[in-house]
Amino acid sequence: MSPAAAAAATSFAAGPVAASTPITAPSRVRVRFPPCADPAAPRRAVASMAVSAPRSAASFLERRESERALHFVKYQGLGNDFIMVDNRDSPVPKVTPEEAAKLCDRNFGIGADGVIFVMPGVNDADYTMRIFNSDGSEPEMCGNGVRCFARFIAELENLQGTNSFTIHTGAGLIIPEIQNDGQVKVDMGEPILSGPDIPTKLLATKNKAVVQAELSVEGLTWHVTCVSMGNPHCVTFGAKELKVLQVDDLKLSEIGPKFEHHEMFPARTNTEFVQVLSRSHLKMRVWERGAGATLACGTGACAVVVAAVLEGRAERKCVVDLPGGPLEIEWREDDNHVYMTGPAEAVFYGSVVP
Ligand SMILES: N[C@@H](CCC[C@H](N)C(=O)O)C(=O)O
Repeated sequence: MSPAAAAAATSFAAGPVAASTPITAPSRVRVRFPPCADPAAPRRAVASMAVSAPRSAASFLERRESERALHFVKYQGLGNDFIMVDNRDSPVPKVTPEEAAKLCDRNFGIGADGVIFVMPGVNDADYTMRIFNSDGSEPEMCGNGVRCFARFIAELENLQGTNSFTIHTGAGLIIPEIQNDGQVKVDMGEPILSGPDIPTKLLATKNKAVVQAELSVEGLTWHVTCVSMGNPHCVTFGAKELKVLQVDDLKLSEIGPKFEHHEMFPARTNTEFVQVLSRSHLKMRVWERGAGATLACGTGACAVVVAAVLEGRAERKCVVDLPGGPLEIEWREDDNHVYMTGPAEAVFYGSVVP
């Protein structure tokens, strides 16, 4: 450890994770900095619940002190954060939806937007991804989660450089590719535009798609375009009564649930509120089904670009600014697939008895 890192390393009484009764019963958490080639680069702390910190997340996961302990690695993609579980030895998730909701609690648990399981592949896919939202519900897909999933596999399998995997999800086959710079580019497949398949009860307005349909929420008539990226999204660029939608001014926690539970969305919905900065630059905030306001939503950013193209507001290739940072999204004309590129990284690892 460098002198600067050593000076920055601190020990403090264990926080929320320890409060969830870790089996190794550490009384302290050590915050340490991983080795870094460039000493001038900003350094990110790695908190380990183990008293003597292992050298890597993979070696930590190999330590099976107890049958009951759940070993996890916390990842984030633009601040959309997940508890990643190595579930490669079983097709049954190691925690129940109820346990997942407890683990995701930011005061009484580890704190996360969801729990993601790396499982054995089916239908010739390399792996299967399952995810529980922070309320315990199970969505079909997660864009930021799949980038974290790819980086977690690389860590588990000790892979370096560029790598690509096929991942079976509730939204079909998803193919992430880790690039040389560490970013992950994901083939997110084709958007689904037919109302009943999204699902929404809103009627089609353009061919079979629900584009700029009117939806009444909180006394305003919103114009919404509905897109499924395997999971349902309702995208709005504004309401009839609003001159311009300023996404920073929205009271998301008040209006978000009204969209999520609207009768027009039988499976509930994720909702994206969008401002067009230019034809290739969009800004959005999201209210996620089962997770509330998050700092980023990968499937949401994909849905936003598809909706913007359908509404004639943007080009097929855009940068989408989310509260947690930007994503590059392209809806290709030749194969009709949506491609998403962005970061994902491990932030800390630990163990807990769920
Ligand atoms: N944050 C995710 C989406 C996670 C699932 C979503 N909450 C749902 O229920 O559909 C993403 O990055 O796509």
